[in-house]
Amino acid sequence: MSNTAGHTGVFISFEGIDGAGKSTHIDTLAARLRSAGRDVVLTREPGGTALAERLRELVLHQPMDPLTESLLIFAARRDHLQQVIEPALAAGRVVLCDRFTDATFAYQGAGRGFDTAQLEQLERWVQQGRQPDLTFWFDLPPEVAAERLSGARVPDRFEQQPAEFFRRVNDGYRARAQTHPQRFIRLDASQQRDAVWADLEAALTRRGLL
Ligand SMILES: Nc1ncnc2c1ncn2[C@@H]1O[C@H](COP(=O)(O)OP(=O)(O)O)[C@@H](O)[C@H]1O
Ligand SMILES: Cc1cn([C@H]2C[C@H](O)[C@@H](COP(=O)(O)OP(=O)(O)O)O2)c(=O)[nH]c1=O
Repeated sequence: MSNTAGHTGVFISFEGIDGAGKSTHIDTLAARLRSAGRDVVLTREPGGTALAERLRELVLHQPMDPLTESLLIFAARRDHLQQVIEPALAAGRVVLCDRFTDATFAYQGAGRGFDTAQLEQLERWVQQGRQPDLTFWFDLPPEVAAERLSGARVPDRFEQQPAEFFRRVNDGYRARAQTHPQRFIRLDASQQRDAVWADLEAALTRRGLL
């Protein structure tokens, strides 16, 4: 839907293992889009609403079985979609979301071994066909990410996992990129910041979004 400035809503998600460089580029992109006159909503998952942020705290810090974890993540996602994402898109805004459902397939599916077919059911049920228009996947070897993160912040339940876990997570992202090639853009996140940004910017320019 278009707003009074003639803009159509755009939903962009940012994916990749912890430390891949998502946060670094989301803020830059938000500033860039705003200076181009776009109305930008910055949000994240799990989270993005008061309820979903409470669920995030549980998921990130409380041990639980993979089904409980997946249900809580999708419950948070349902609230986030209803309260924030769908209204913003309907108003013609650009939604920049730090992680979305591809993270569930990568972390709970590939990382924790939860059944992908069940995740697909939850995805259909909760999202009713809604998918990001564009997904930037920051592809980075786990050992480089670990190096970048060392000493940078207190690790949460996922960040404490061994390198092998993040290798599976990254493989999970690769599989998602292969099943959703039309919206996935792989960025070589091992490059210098400026080069990663240049690739991101070029992809958006090609699609007429910058
Ligand atoms: N291209 C890069 N080269 C080197 N360091 C980077 C690069 N991009 C980000 N970093 C640094 O790596 C760390 C993790 O980046 P961050 O954007 O927080 O990752 P994420 O949000 O994906 O977890 C931060 O300290 C950040 O400054
Ligand atoms: C969205 C999502 C995130 N996660 C995990 C990945 C991250 O380790 C964690 C939080 O992500 P993140 O927002 O990257 O946290 P921060 O940058 O503040 O450390 O949640 C899942 O396991 N499943 C999901 O569906």
